[in-house]
Amino acid sequence: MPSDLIPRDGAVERSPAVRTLLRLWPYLRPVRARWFAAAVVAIVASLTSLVIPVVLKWMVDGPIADGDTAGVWLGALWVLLLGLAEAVLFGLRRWLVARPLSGVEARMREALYQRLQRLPIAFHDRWASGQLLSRATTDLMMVRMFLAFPLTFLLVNGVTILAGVVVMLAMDLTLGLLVLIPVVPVILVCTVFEKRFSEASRAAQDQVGDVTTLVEESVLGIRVIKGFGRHRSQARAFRELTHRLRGTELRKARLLGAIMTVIVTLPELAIGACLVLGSVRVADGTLSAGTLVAFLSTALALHWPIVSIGFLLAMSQEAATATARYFEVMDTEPESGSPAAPAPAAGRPGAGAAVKEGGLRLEGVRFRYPDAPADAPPVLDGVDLHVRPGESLALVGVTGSGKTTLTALVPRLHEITEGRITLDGVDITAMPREELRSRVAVAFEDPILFSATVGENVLMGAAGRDGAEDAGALERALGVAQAGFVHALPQGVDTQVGEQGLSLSGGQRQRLALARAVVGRPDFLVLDDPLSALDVHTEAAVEAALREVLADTTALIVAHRPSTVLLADRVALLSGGRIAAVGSHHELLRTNAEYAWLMSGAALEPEEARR
Ligand SMILES: Nc1ncnc2c1ncn2[C@@H]1O[C@H](COP(=O)(O)OP(=O)(O)OP(=O)(O)O)[C@@H](O)[C@H]1O
Repeated sequence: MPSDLIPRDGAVERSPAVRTLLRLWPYLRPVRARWFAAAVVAIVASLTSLVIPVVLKWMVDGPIADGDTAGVWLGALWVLLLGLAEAVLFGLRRWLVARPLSGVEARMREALYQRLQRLPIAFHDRWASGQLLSRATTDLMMVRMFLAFPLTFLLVNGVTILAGVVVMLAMDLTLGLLVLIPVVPVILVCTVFEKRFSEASRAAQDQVGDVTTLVEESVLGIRVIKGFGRHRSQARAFRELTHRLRGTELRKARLLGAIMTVIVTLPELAIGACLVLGSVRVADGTLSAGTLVAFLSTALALHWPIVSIGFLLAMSQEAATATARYFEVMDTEPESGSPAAPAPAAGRPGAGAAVKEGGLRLEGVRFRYPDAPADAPPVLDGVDLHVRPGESLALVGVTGSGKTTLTALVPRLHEITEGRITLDGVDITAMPREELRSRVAVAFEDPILFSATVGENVLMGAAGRDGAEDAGALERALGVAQAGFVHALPQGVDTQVGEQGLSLSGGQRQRLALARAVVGRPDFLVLDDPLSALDVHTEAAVEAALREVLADTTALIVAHRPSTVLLADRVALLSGGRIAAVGSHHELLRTNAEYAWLMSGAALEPEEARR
């Protein structure tokens, strides 16, 4: 998803950088003592550098004018000691904040990860993964750097500049006022710069997200890219994105260059004017040479604190953008864990009252994807379906009829728009999500395995068990899913699979995903065509084992192949957003033309051929 399509969720209306950055306070709070201590140490270190010109003044007007060699050595020793003290104090500042601030970054990253886990599927459907990845990596790094440098040094430099100005005004009022002249134009330029740099910074960080998305997609889809020889067009697309990012970074550099020119040039001109005026006054005898040396040394000591303000403001602006991007995700409402009692709705059958019948029941279920166009019809439009306790019901329908969508509604991966779904008579919205998901197990057509061992992947479906119980459950689940092949893997069930481990075939992965679904002996099993990659014989063996081991489980199985349908107790046909027919496979073949057309391959099945 290109950055111009990043969901903005209303939270993104631009707020001033300072207000955005203030939102970091809850994360900084636990380490505030260390941070303030470090800031104080840095201020002391910076002020130490301002004492050096005072020593110089004393040396020029005293020992140097008097030809006192011992005094010159003493002055030089003081300058050396002050320089050393400054270096040690800056080192101490770094030591004080390094560990706590990496802790802040880690905590923010952890909070983001937790939030991502709790955000609804609809959120993940809308957001490109690269945009989320860049928030978890680059943006948080920028925030940490802001807390470590700009936040401290804007304070330190501010105090240093203020102290330096007071010292210079005290040394000589005229020269002090002369050196202050550039302050007004510099502030004006900074204000204009802030807005323009902020826009460029937002664009750059969003474009980093786009680049991350493209890299991720290319890595995941490398087989398709190679298979279709698309590497050149992918490289072109990547080049375009990186050029766009480069252009934005150059725009940032130009803006920063312009501000730096102003910030460096104006004070230099003012110092030059002070040098000329000061020299004339020394020649006139109205100013001591020592005062002029001290004044200019102080002005030069302030050079870096002033010049660095440009960088610090730029880094702060980038951090404000990063913070805003972070909170776009953090401000999104997560799924609530606790049940939301269903409001009884007029005209809804049985609404509000517990249904006595068991099993899985869908009543008047309507569903429209939140991001679907306003004029698009709902995917499901009044689905009524009852899967009796212990029954396995196959759900068939043409491609795109909404079968996957329907299966996702049962564990509340999406929220229904209207109607209700009950498990053993209890509305699923009246159950805590955790309980719902422990009662309903799901296996999807595209089986995802995590970078973990075979055993860990399967036992993900059996939260709360441990030890010997696990081993037994694992073996039983692998048996049901006909996944005995795992014992032939190099380390058996301890073999690493997923992205960082052994690559398995599609059918092998499907069987492990099925084992994961059944390992917790769920009351309800929702299978979205989970056997599509298996040969017919393995599929039959899996179904037979499923029937035997999970006799009490109520199962809803999306099926495409006649072989799968034949093994279910009953079949439901999903058509036009509704259940068009329910019955046995043979009944529907006889009575429903759409079903007969869908299952036309069934005529080739041996059993059908015999009829
Ligand atoms: N996240 C989404 N946002 C918007 N529309 C979606 C989303 N996911 C699916 N759809 C649309 O919903 C409709 C039903 O899709 P669904 O995946 O449920 O069909 P299906 O019957 O399972 O198809 P298949 O048999 O090909 O797996 C399709 O028109 C699809 O484009």
